[in-house]
Amino acid sequence: MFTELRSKDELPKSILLRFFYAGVSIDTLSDDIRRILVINLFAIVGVFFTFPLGVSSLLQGKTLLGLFLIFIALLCVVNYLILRYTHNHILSGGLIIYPLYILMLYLFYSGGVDGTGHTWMYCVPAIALFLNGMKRGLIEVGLFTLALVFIMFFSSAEFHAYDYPVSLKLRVLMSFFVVIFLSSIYEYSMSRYNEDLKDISQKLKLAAETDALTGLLNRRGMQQRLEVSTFNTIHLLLADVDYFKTVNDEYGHDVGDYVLSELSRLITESMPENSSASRWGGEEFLLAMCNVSGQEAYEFAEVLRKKVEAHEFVYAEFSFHITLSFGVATSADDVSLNKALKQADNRLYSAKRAGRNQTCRAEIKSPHVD
Ligand SMILES: Nc1nc2c(ncn2[C@@H]2O[C@H](COP(=O)(O)OP(=O)(O)OP(=O)(O)O)[C@@H](O)[C@H]2O)c(=O)[nH]1
Repeated sequence: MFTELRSKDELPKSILLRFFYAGVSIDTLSDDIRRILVINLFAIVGVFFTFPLGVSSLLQGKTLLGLFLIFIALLCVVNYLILRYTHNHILSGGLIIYPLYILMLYLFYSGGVDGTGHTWMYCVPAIALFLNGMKRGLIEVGLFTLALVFIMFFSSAEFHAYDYPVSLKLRVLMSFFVVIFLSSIYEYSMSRYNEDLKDISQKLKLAAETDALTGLLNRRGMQQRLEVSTFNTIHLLLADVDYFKTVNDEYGHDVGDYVLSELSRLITESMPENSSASRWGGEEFLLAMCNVSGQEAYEFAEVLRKKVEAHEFVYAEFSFHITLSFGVATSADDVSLNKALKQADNRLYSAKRAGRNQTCRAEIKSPHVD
């Protein structure tokens, strides 16, 4: 899912970044990477806070609290290593938040060092909402608050040894609600912002890969699809409208545009599964077919060619027919995509030279048609 930082980035700044981002490449920042950074920073801060506090608690004779804090410090270190080697921020988030709930409740219950335990719990809402999202985060923080209310008003916890007045307990609770509220607003706006960002980036990606006139993949979209294809054998059918210039010249550019859109519709409705169609250039279409034999790909080109030949194009007062020429080639283990594209182009040229409105699938030196 993520790529490691490259070795040429081994400068002091990059080493620091590698440390903070747990080794994840930050060439493109995503929500996952943001989470890794925050969890990692939390783990680092966690070690620096909980370890000294743990030692101090042990020295003050608060053995259970001290051991617990040191355990949390160790957990933060382990968490960093897990994040560093697996980049699994969901697991790491769980390792942070659940021990944190327990630690905070224990600090509250026991009063912590000199009754200061409750001062630490304000970090809980922000972390819970960040790690678990609004819905689950609010449910967990709600349960956490209920536990606080129970400890404060309905238990005989050590907390009561410090004799806090009811007004203080109520203010602790109210200020905790304020932190929950502010954290919720922040988390809500951040997640909305991230959703909008994802949405925009998907739309941009789609626009970058789609031809605006026909709605088919454009050249770049088709190239990307071909590059990531898992099929070993891909048949390439390169089609070009015959004498398209005369359509523009005789009927106008708008009619030319209509022909390209109508052609795309005819192509799209004919395409079988595991195939893609694209507008490769002006009046050129590249179709890619997988999971079929070379003969079947050739026959498909012929069916489509005859379908277009028989189709009546009607626009305003104009009514006319057009034809397509095809060059067909196959990319396989021993023929690269580029080579197959070149062959398809040469064969299309052969089909044109041989008189147009035909499909050429053989490498020829002199005009030859199937
Ligand atoms: N209307 C319209 N015309 C386009 C578009 N893209 C390219 N063309 C036109 O397509 C025509 C292609 O002409 P040529 O390359 O001479 O090819 P042709 O007339 O089809 O002739 P052959 O391919 O040799 O059969 C040019 O007139 C371009 O202006 C487009 O998006 N819309």
